[in-house]
Amino acid sequence: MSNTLASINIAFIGAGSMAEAVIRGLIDKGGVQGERIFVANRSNAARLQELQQTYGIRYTQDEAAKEQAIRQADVVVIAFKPKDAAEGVRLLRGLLNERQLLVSVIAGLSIETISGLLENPRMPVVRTMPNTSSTIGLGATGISFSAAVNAEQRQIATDMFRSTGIVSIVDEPLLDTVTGLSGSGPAYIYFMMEAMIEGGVQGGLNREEARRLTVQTVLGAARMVETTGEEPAELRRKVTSPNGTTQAALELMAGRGFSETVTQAVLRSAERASEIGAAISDSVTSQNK
Ligand SMILES: NC(=O)C1=CN([C@@H]2O[C@H](COP(=O)(O)OP(=O)(O)OC[C@H]3O[C@@H](n4cnc5c(N)ncnc54)[C@H](O)[C@@H]3O)[C@@H](O)[C@H]2O)C=CC1
Ligand SMILES: O=C(O)[C@@H]1CCC=N1
Repeated sequence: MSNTLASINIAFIGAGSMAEAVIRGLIDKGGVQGERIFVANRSNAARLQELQQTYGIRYTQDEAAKEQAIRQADVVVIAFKPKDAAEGVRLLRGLLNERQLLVSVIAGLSIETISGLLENPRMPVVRTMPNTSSTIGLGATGISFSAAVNAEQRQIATDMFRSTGIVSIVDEPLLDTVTGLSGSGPAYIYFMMEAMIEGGVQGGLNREEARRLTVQTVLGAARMVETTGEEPAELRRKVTSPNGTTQAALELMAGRGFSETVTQAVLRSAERASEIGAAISDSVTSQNK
């Protein structure tokens, strides 16, 4: 395997929203040429054509040429849904070799299950949990490596996801927690934004104005935490005048279990990742019997 992100060939299997988010980061920020990226999808040729037109990636409708492209890739990224994972990884069994790197973005799917499906414990596997903000280079990705991943491959995988945002290298069991926090996290913020916009509308603002104010408020709040380095709790206190408007709002939120709900949501998502992983593993075990 060559040693820089810009000089390797990457194959994506599964051409959904997560694959596109990473591809866009690689091209816009990682210096990867579109022609070094091959994309395969189970169906929907129109989707592959759209990705080719937007990013200049390669694809083919020919099964033998597809297999050849996967065999020749330095890095193969699996980006299909957990329900398709067992079948999808099994199909790669005869195509991968140990000089390649397999990168998974699939929630819950463990390195052990992947190695088992490939029937090759020596296959270098990187399990990751990115998020959709990778699309604009503001992703947050958790990464862990199988024992077979060498130093150069670690660097390549880290560089791949650094080109889409920040990277946090964690022990594999913690990837479920990363899933609960930053993998699913954008949805929590969007949920909050939906509710804030609704509050603005119910208070008399038109929806467009409520949306504009909400977006800037969320952007500004995140940037304040990032640029001042202050704790969110401290910044919250600075907004909250004694017996003022914010205090009234926060008391209502606290009374309805806001903090506890959000904390439990993170943990529930993590637990769900673990359940999804266990279901894939169980289905593989029962099929092998
Ligand atoms: N959407 C998100 O926010 C995040 C998703 N993920 C993970 O990314 C993975 C993909 O999610 P999305 O992109 O949202 O899914 P998606 O449903 O948009 O895309 C998956 C694509 O894979 C294709 N596919 C399925 N089996 C295949 C096979 N054997 N060979 C080739 N193509 C195959 C499907 O036809 C589909 O086009 C999931 O496993 C999810 O856990 C991870 C982090 C965040
Ligand atoms: O909802 C899901 O299962 C995926 C994984 C993290 C974000 N979306």
